[in-house]
Amino acid sequence: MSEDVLTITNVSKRFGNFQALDDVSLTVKSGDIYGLLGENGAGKTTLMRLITGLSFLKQGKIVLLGEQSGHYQQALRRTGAIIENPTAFPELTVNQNLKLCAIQHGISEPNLLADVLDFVGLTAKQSTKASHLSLGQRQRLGLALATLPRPDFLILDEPINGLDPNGIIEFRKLIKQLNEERHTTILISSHILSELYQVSNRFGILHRGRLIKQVTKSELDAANQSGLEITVDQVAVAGQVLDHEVAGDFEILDEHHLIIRHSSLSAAKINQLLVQGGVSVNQIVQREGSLEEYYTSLVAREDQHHV
Ligand SMILES: Nc1ncnc2c1ncn2[C@@H]1O[C@H](COP(=O)(O)OP(=O)(O)OP(=O)(O)O)[C@@H](O)[C@H]1O
Repeated sequence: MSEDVLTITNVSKRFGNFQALDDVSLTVKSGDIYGLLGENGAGKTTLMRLITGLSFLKQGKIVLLGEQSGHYQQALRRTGAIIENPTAFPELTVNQNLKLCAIQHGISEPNLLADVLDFVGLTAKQSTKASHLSLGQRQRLGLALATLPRPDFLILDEPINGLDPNGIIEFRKLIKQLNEERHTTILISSHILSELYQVSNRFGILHRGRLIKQVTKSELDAANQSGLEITVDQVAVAGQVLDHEVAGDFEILDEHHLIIRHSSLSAAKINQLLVQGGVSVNQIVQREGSLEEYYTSLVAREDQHHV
């Protein structure tokens, strides 16, 4: 079950002088709901367009369901995608859109259409034109069209955008159901970590075109605790001082940052011990441990590296 569904290796993409993706590598494994997180303009859609061949890959390598991009044979047939806007024909009804999709994919079982309508909760709207659906209903129709051919892999670009709170809860349920009951592997993007957290088991964080972190949900849970985040010049030396002096847990985050999760010592005392140990302390910040705080601190650290 841990076969790789998607492997992206050293992918970069430029639009003129603008570097939209910079050396991105990530792996989606069979059974994952992989959450791709990034603020507006981070490069999520660009990456999804490259994966599905909507945009031409010049730098790097993408392997989708065992086939290399540029040479897809079965891979796209086994992949459903909603990128940017769900692709229904506005003047056709829900049912007509599904029938057309069934014809395009050579699906002949009529039950499947009724099943998928029921699954996305659009049975009552089957005779409504797509252009007369609400935003949330259009998202559901998009999901119905993407899942009708029973794809092994589903790519959803910001599917939760514009949904009301109930719509979000129901959409999440559908995504989990697809994953758990139909064993569909899913790549889903959002700019809100707390939304992805509810559904995803693994996360990739894109920031300004770079993948700055890949974490599993349990790693995220472990990292997402409150603590004192300390910025230093020499993290290894700081680690030795803390090992020696502090009764508590700390974790080295990267070459300049570490976080102390539990300690009986005050920030001032820790600062003093580090300075006495020859470490230059640039900043000590109390982190509160929310998902957004985790994301903000990760992005802030990345921005400090690339000033
Ligand atoms: N065809 C294009 N020509 C020029 N620049 C582009 C093109 N497509 C995307 N970009 C730029 O690449 C960057 C990444 O865009 P992308 O749509 O991938 O971001 P995103 O992470 O999906 O953002 P959002 O959450 O706003 O949808 C943006 O700065 C965007 O302006």
